[in-house]
Amino acid sequence: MSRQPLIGITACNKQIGLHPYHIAGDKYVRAVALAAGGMPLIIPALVEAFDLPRLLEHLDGLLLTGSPSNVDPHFYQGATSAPGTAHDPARDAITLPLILAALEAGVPLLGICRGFQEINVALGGSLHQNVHSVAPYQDHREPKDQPLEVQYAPRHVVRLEPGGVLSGLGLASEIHVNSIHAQGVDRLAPGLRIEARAPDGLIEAFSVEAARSFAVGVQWHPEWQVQANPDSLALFQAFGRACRARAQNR
Ligand SMILES: N[C@@H](CCC(=O)NCCCC(=O)O)C(=O)O
Repeated sequence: MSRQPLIGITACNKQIGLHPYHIAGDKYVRAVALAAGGMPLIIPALVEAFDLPRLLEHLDGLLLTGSPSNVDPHFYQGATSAPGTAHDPARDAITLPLILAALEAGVPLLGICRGFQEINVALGGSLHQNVHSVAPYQDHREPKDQPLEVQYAPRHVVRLEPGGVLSGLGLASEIHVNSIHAQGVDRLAPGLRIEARAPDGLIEAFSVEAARSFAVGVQWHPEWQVQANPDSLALFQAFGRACRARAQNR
């Protein structure tokens, strides 16, 4: 009988009231369990608690979640953030080296939104800190004053690049995606292959060219109501297959 893959999910370090917490959004945990078929394991943003290669020996996959916080621009030699920008130094301290260690160990990887941006930064790329103020890009932010159903409604299409990992999943050449981000890829890191772009040209998905397993990042949120969206489900199922293959081979 095949072993259920153990899939690590990155956490944010967030202050709630007087106390800091390690938290991961419910939609990511559910998507790992229900769409990828994995056993979700939230990884605290506490790098000093882990020997990362040893942690990865126990994992069959790694999901890098989205977050309202931004990667600190000093990791990509960007300008200091505007005052009031949300950062999460504890999360940066674990996710950036964890991505490199996961690729080194051949652990399947799926990065979503902040997680997608983290893969680009970890591999040497840079980010636009406010996509909406950079021509020719549109505003990719969600309408924050609206209910979640409206915030996460499909907002634009992305065009898949032929011959890539995503188009290999049998998706249409254009798919509709939601859009919940202010930042975006500026300089694409070496070794990343563009998988999809928005109509304004912004890079919306990539894969890691030399990866030994599934290693994909998407700027949109396929975890949102994943079971109701065939494209999102196909992406999580492909990630789950790669995680199951690692679980069986270990
Ligand atoms: N802060 C970054 C990344 C945006 C992002 O990941 N949004 C998701 C927020 C909700 C969630 O936790 O899923 C940016 O603005 O580009």
